Amino acid sequence: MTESSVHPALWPAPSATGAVEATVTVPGSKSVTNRALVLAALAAEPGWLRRPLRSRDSFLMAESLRALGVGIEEGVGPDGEGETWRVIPSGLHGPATIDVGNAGTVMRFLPPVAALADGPVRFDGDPRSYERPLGGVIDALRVLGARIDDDGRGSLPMTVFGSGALDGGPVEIDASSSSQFVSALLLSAPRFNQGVEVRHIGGRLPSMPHIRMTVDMLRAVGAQVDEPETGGEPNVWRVSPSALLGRDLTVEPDLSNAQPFLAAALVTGGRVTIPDWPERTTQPGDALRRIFTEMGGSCELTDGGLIFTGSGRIHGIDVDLGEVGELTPGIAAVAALADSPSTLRGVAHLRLHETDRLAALTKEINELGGDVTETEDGLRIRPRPLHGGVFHTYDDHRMATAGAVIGLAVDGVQIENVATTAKTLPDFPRMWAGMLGA
Ligand SMILES: O=C(O)C1=C[C@@H](OP(=O)(O)O)[C@@H](O)[C@H](O)C1
Ligand SMILES: C=C(OP(=O)(O)O)C(=O)O
Repeated sequence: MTESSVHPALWPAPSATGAVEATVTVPGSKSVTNRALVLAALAAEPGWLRRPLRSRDSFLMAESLRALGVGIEEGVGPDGEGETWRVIPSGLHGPATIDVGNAGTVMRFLPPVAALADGPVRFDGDPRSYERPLGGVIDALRVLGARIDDDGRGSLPMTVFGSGALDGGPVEIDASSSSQFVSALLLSAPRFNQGVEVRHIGGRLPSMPHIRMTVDMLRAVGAQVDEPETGGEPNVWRVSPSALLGRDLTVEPDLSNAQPFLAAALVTGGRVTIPDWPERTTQPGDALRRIFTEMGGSCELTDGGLIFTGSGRIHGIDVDLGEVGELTPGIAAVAALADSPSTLRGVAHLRLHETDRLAALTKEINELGGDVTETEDGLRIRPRPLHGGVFHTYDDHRMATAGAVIGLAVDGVQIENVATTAKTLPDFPRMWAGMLGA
């Protein structure tokens, strides 16, 4: 019996037969789409989202907002071009039930929205969502005036008893386990009676570009935000109460989901073009231009997009990924194929992502013959010749795409549950085959 007949959910990761040459159009950013949905739902007038990400995480966000009474209509844009969502804000109503799946953005960004609804809102999700940190958001909302029943767990499942309004005001929060705590409070704050002043008081705050994205997107819909990077106090963000504008926003491609395709150019010594790569962006995936260049590639930002070219050599890297943690699985995959060791640092909080990513990467790469060790805050990767085998994904989209990158260079890698890429990139297997010219 072959392995794949024992495990019907195994996807044979295609190996590359030569240098990849492809143009890959990447769907919209998860982080931008889900912020835009929340802001549009809280606005004083309807808005449009063009080229939104259509994936499990964004559908969960849209369904949750619909459950609260927000209108979200799928269709073509005002000029008849492309996929567009029209968001029609309304009063936010409970009782409602919200399924967060395993979406950090849904489980963190929506409790403050639910506190503004006029009835109870029950939050539940995948088993893993019970383990992901949420206590900071729950405690902060209580300080700001919300009533929440979490049975003392500090995590899901829970019920937010919305009373139609929230006082807001100053609050201290330890967001060292997830930047999404800060983003969550800021996104809804224009609708709090007193706005909010969020003061981060814990250890290092991860994923700063994602907080910048929150601030930029709030400002783009008319909110007034004071923050550390434009002269404010360190670790303090203030949002004033105000009405939000409905906007016509085109969502940028998801640069973190561009990662496996760029990695393919690096691993095969090929060339991949990603159209519509933004010239300026808050997405952490933009750091790939620097990181993958240091690992052996070169890139050029042109009118046609980002052209990334591999040299045929892959170098190890010593890098702090605290700002761009979601890039870690893809970087680890490339590092396992490099010509020298790598140290990935600053990402202890990845133990609380979709899965414990440090443990998962260590185990799966080592089971293919690799030599990865976990450190206190990251991974040490010593490249070794790898062999085929099953690469488990632990319901983590980025584990699946990381395994596919290794599979390009190693025969016989089989990805268990590649369908988990549906969290942010449902079409991944077809896009991967298309890139390889299959
Ligand atoms: O706000 C966001 O859109 C995100 C913030 C980051 O979360 P953490 O700060 O929890 O790592 C990132 O890893 C996640 O993929 C998306
Ligand atoms: C950490 C991630 O997702 P989430 O939004 O669920 O936190 C991720 O996409 O890498």
